[in-house]
Amino acid sequence: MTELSLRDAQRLVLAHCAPLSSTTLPLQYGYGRVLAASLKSTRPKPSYSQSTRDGFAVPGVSAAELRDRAVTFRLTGEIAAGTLESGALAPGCVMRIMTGGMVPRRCERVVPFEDCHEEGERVVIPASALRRQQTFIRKKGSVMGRGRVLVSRGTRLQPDHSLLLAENGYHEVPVYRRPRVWLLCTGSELVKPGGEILPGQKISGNSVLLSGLLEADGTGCEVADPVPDEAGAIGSAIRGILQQEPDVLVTTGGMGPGKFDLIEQVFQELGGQVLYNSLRVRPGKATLFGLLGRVRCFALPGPPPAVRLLYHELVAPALRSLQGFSRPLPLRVRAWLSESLCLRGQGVMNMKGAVATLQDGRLVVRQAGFQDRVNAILLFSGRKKTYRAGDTVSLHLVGPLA
Ligand SMILES: Nc1nc2c(c(=O)[nH]1)N[C@H]1C(S)=C(S)[C@@H](COP(=O)(O)OP(=O)(O)OC[C@H]3O[C@@H](n4cnc5c(N)ncnc54)[C@H](O)[C@@H]3O)O[C@H]1N2
Ligand code: MOO
Repeated sequence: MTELSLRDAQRLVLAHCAPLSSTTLPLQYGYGRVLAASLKSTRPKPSYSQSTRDGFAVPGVSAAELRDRAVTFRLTGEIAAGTLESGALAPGCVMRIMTGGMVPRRCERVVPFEDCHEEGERVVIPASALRRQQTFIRKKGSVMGRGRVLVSRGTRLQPDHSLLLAENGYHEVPVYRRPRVWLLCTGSELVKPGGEILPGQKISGNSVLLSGLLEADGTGCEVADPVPDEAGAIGSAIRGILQQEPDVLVTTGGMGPGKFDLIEQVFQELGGQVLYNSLRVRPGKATLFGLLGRVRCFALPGPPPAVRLLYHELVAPALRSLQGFSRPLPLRVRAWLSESLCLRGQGVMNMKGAVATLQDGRLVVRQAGFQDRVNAILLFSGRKKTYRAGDTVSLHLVGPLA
């Protein structure tokens, strides 16, 4: 099997991650979920002609009346927001109206309070206010007509979408099912977080790194206990997980060329179909993607830096695609390097965890140190070995800006 480029690996993964089935949720639980059907407007917006100011609803005025400096009207009623029927304006009469109130029939404009002079039942309005272009009326259907797409399929629902949908009478939304993800860390040296470690042992940091990333991405996961580098133990752990009917299985460790690196062997023994088993990227070359029945399996290598990069570049896009996102790959942008850096590998794509920030309105990036929160991945595919502060570079944004 040949080493795939990152791009080809992403294509292959996405080709095997069509959206899962859909379900219906109450609108208030839809936040963050991906819409499984485009939803259309069911009524004009606004649904009635409404006032955009607190003021007076005024009928048409003749050209003769407008020759005077001001026109005097009789106040005949009051329209609050929520008043359902207010009748029509009689000639020479106005009604008090609140912002959002339904304008009465024969109303041609609303004049804001501050422009009018009120004396008991009389309202005096300057002719200049009656000649204004601006009518302070938002006409029925002027924002949007009926039958227009409000939110399209593949959109991740945000509160603004929910507002729009609620205004159109939706109280339920069709959304894609979220994938069920299982995590299995392999390695005889591993101890669960919190456990005591002896020389030669390591805390299984990958489990908390990945479960945290999955939680942040809204998927969550089930974490199996770490298993030693023994084919029997790995096989039975995977069989146990398959009984839980996951959509995705992510393993870490055991992907190298060493004597104790058994994942690919076990995967084959379980009848798995390998789709790639090596990538032209550093770090992260030692990784596998395949299918165990209908379960998509990502076997990531052991070192946490490689795990993090492969998660963002391959696993997270797969999960977004399974949830129906129309654009599952990370956002690619260019930024200024704030510190120089050197690359080692040649002829492969070099990836580096990085921290992107906004400085004076510019996107600036530097390689992450071990204490940093990685929110970007620098991608280098050319021959150049040294990059200096001030060079522009390409990156994937994978988290909120620092
Ligand atoms: N002779 C060669 N040796 C290695 C090669 C090679 O081409 N020739 N490739 C290297 C590359 S690249 C990688 S990546 C690793 C592959 O490693 P494995 O996937 O087999 O992972 P392990 O050997 O089990 O562990 C590597 C490293 O990561 C630590 N680790 C493992 N699991 C966890 C965990 N859950 N949490 C935290 N840390 C973990 C492990 O203790 C090791 O330090 O092989 C290279 N070798
Ligand atoms: O596969 Mo390794 O992760 O290149 O570092």
